[in-house]
Amino acid sequence: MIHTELRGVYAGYGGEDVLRGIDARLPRGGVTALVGSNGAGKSTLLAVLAGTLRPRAGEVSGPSRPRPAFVLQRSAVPDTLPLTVRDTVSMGRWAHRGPWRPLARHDRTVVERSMERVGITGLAGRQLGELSGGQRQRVLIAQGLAQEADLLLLDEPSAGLDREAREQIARVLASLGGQVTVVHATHFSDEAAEADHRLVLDQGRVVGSGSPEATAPSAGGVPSVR
Ligand SMILES: Nc1ncnc2c1ncn2[C@@H]1O[C@H](COP(=O)(O)OP(=O)(O)OP(=O)(O)O)[C@@H](O)[C@H]1O
Repeated sequence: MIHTELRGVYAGYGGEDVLRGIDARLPRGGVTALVGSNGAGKSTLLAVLAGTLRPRAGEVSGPSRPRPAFVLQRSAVPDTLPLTVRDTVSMGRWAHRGPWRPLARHDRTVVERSMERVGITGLAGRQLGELSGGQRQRVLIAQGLAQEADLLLLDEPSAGLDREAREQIARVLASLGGQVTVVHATHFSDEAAEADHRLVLDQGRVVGSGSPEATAPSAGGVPSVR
């Protein structure tokens, strides 16, 4: 089953195309890794999927309801923000409830479930600034899950993390498959290998698509990933 299909998508900034004729299908309930060298267009494609960048041409079919959840990068969240883990995840409910409004019982259940799914329940009362980078990134993934979108988008969630934290993030993403459709941009081949599906971009075009094995660099000429 396909969640979203892109056909002949062109998009960019200030009249310059970055994406140049993207054809792609994202499997529903699967984890898709977007790979490709710097500037290949991964973040731009995520912006198109998020609906924040309108394609100049082409079609994106099957947009999710409610709107997709775009997971923040942990570097976007200042260390000094006086928020607990639970507060941060609760902010994911704002899309439904409005900012700073009291949460209803259902919202609180969703928040607790989202924390459980990424293994941070034990950290719920901790301040965000006290956490390791990997823990903080998992909090932000839980915030995305709390939005209850059926499409979760992540731009390099493991950037700057050590191998162990990266493996943990990869395991969390893999565990979400089946429940939510996940698309994440990554530069790490181990993270991409954990995905169900890989989309390889080069200069705004898809140059490989399929299972991680079929699109691995050794399987035939696609750009290598770090
Ligand atoms: N907001 C913007 N305004 C103008 N140009 C942009 C903007 N965002 C990205 N670009 C340009 O679009 C091209 C593709 O960038 P994009 O960030 O999509 O690539 P990427 O594959 O995510 O790269 P990286 O791996 O370095 O994050 C680059 O040439 C970049 O300079």
